[in-house]
Amino acid sequence: MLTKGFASASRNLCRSTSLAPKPTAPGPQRVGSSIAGLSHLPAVPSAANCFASPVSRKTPSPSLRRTVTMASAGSALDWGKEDSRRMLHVVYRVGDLEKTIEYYKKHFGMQLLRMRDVPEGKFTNAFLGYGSELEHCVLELTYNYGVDSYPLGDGFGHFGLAVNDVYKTAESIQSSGGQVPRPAGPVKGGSTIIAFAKDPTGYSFELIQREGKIPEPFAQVMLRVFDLEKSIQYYTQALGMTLLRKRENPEGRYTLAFLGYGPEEENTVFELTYNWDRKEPYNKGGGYAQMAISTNDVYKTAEQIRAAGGTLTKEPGPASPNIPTKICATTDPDGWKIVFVDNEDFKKEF
Ligand SMILES: C[C@@H](O)C(=O)SC[C@H](NC(=O)CC[C@H](N)C(=O)O)C(=O)NCC(=O)O
Ligand SMILES: [Zn+2]
Repeated sequence: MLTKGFASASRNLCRSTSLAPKPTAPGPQRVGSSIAGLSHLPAVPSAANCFASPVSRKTPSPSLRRTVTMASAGSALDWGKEDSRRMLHVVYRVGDLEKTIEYYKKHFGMQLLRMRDVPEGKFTNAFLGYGSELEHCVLELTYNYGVDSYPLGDGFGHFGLAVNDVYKTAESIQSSGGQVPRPAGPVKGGSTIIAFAKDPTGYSFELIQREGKIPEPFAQVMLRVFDLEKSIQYYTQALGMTLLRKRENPEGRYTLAFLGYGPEEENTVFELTYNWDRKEPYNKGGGYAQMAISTNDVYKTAEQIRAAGGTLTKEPGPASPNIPTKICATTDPDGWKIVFVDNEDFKKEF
């Protein structure tokens, strides 16, 4: 059951400036170590009215479709380019499910899409986002009975939400009781307008300014990685993603790599962050769990992961004896989990 809690289309309330991707300069690399206008303004403005409405997603740009049709059948490594892949949902654990649901509806303009209680597993899931799960990547919150907090570690970065006016959104969140520890303004060393909000469990939500229509407000999942080149290799070769852009920030001494299955403006993407001076692997904490990605064939997807030298943490097949949905699962070089879900089986959940 959809709850209203969602504003109508936002309108472009201010100009956005986006980071011009910097040319790939040779920043220090690890060597040998393995490496959202409102069609109407509310009687009472709220942050929820700063987020784009669920707009029908644009079909993949012709160039992307052409690339997909031109991909050869080829080896196992080419399967990802022929497959029908998109980010389905990101899974993470929260300490107070009701409080978090209300927070996301009020401050982030999300809709509660569905809930699932699993008493035998002693947990409840809630799915929130900006439109149907058949068109949008959504957030799958997990509440484990009796667990009210989680160590978030230093490896998880943030969830990114695209909005037309970061200043207005941040102000609305703050004035209605939300937390905005990093106020709106240009990113340090860049020009994109951002802000950071915090949710009740402590997860960071980056507000990212974008101009015009926002077909996918859930813009990114930022994870920190220890060896960027090794991660890029894995996300492209084993997971079949496209490296959309890289950005060096010499002032902050970090490099970002954006990877996904379609243009950033229309798809949720991974933002992998490489801190040049990091000396040890990150602590992944106990909050963030995994990203689920669609596939037409978990067996061929598993083969691609193997062919790229990746590891399978769950062999392809039914999720469990009493859950027929076919999945396979893997971890990236830092141990971040990814699960692939059969497209047809996924649609049967609705
Ligand atoms: C492009 C946008 O989506 C970003 O997330 S860039 C934000 C920027 N990132 C970093 O500084 C990454 C390196 C950092 N050491 C880390 O590990 O998080 C950021 O957070 N800037 C802070 C600011 O106040 O501008
Ligand atoms: Zn980000």
